[in-house]
Amino acid sequence: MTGTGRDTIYALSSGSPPAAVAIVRISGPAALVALQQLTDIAPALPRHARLATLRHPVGGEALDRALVLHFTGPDSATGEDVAELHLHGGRAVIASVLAALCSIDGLRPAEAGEFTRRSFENGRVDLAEAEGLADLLLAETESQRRAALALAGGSVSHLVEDWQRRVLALAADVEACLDFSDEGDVAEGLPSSWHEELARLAEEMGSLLSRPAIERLRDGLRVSIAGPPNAGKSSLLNALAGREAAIISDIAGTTRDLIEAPTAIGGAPFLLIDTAGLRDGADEIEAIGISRTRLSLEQADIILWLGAPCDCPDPPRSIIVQAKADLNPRIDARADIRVSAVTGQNMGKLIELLIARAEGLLPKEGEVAINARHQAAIQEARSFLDDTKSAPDLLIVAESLRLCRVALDKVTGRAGVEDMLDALFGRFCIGK
Ligand SMILES: Nc1nc2c(ncn2[C@@H]2O[C@H](COP(=O)(O)OP(=O)(O)OP(=O)(O)O)[C@@H](O)[C@H]2O)c(=O)[nH]1
Ligand SMILES: [K+]
Ligand SMILES: [Mg+2]
Repeated sequence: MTGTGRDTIYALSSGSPPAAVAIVRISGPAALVALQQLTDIAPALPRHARLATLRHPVGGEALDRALVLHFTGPDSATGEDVAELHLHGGRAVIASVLAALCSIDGLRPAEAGEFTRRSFENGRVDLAEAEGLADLLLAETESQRRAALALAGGSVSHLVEDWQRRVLALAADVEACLDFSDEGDVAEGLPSSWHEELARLAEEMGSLLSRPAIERLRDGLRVSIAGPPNAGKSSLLNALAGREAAIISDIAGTTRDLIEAPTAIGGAPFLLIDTAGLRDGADEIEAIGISRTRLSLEQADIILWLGAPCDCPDPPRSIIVQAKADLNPRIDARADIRVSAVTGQNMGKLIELLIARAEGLLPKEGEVAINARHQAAIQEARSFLDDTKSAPDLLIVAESLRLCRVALDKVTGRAGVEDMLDALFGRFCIGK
């Protein structure tokens, strides 16, 4: 048992009832006592599931027949003693068991993310891994799930720990030099291999920083569908999104606001954006819509351009689409693709083009992907490495390397992250 002297918390950790099974988790110093008070069977080995009748600890009334198991700290998810009750997943069953737990001394309902917060505080997961868990719970596409699982499994943490070790080794060399030199002169003492290793580290950090951030997987790639009025933009959005997200009509100027449809295509996340048709002489409201279209074009990762190829606002970012192919037999050689939202002609090819573009803009499968918070910390760490180059003496070099490690510590949560802990753990639901 871990005698942390803190509250024991409990919560429904599975999804909303009714369901076949509901899992209630209890974590803290009183978890095993609570389990003992609820069940009528002798304590068993940790990690061994048993069937038990759960009874109210005061009235003795039978509440459910449940599978129960426990884990002893620190070898548990939270690092504390943990008990799990696998109940029948009906609302009344869950409510009666939660009420019974509430009647036990030292137990209270958990707050959002509190189980994971305890894992972090007890060193079971570091901050980057906890962020990965948060992402995993919210993952909606295959690519999000993969990136979150890698982060939760320590992909970023391991990389950063490797850098930490190497920066520490460089610092040790500097310390050794300082011990042997009176002057602290940078020019003497440090071998070229030291400088090479420093350059290699800076380069490794730089190449990770140049890759797309994990948020792109969460927010989706922004695809603006633009062109003149009545080009068939809203029809194309609906065909790609697979639902009637935007109003379609034969009246030019139907769409005025931006219409966003988050859509997973080929396991990759896209934010499809329908826009007001671009034209001169629009009325006041449509003109506002058109200015929103222009803003959306600036922010787009990919533009599906349904206008004349020569009017395309940014060809490198664009896929030039000749729409309404069923009506228009004339093939424009400057278009990347001819499609019909009505007959479905070439829609599969358009999807392939989108997926191909996405590959260059999203973290790749198996690639270590970092989030914006990691980017900021690694950026800072690298700038301290750069500082060593212009450092006037070895004491400053040693200090820059120390600051570099402090910056890297932020990734795994060993330093300077107090302000973001509440924000992170608040992203979890109750029971996680
Ligand atoms: N035959 C055919 N008609 C289409 C196709 N795509 C769109 N249309 C028709 O073209 C008209 C305009 O389509 P919308 O999708 O509203 O065009 P839009 O570009 O969104 O128009 P605004 O929002 O007004 O700028 C509608 O009557 C659609 O039914 C297509 O692929 N084939
Ligand atoms: K229209
Ligand atoms: Mg429209």
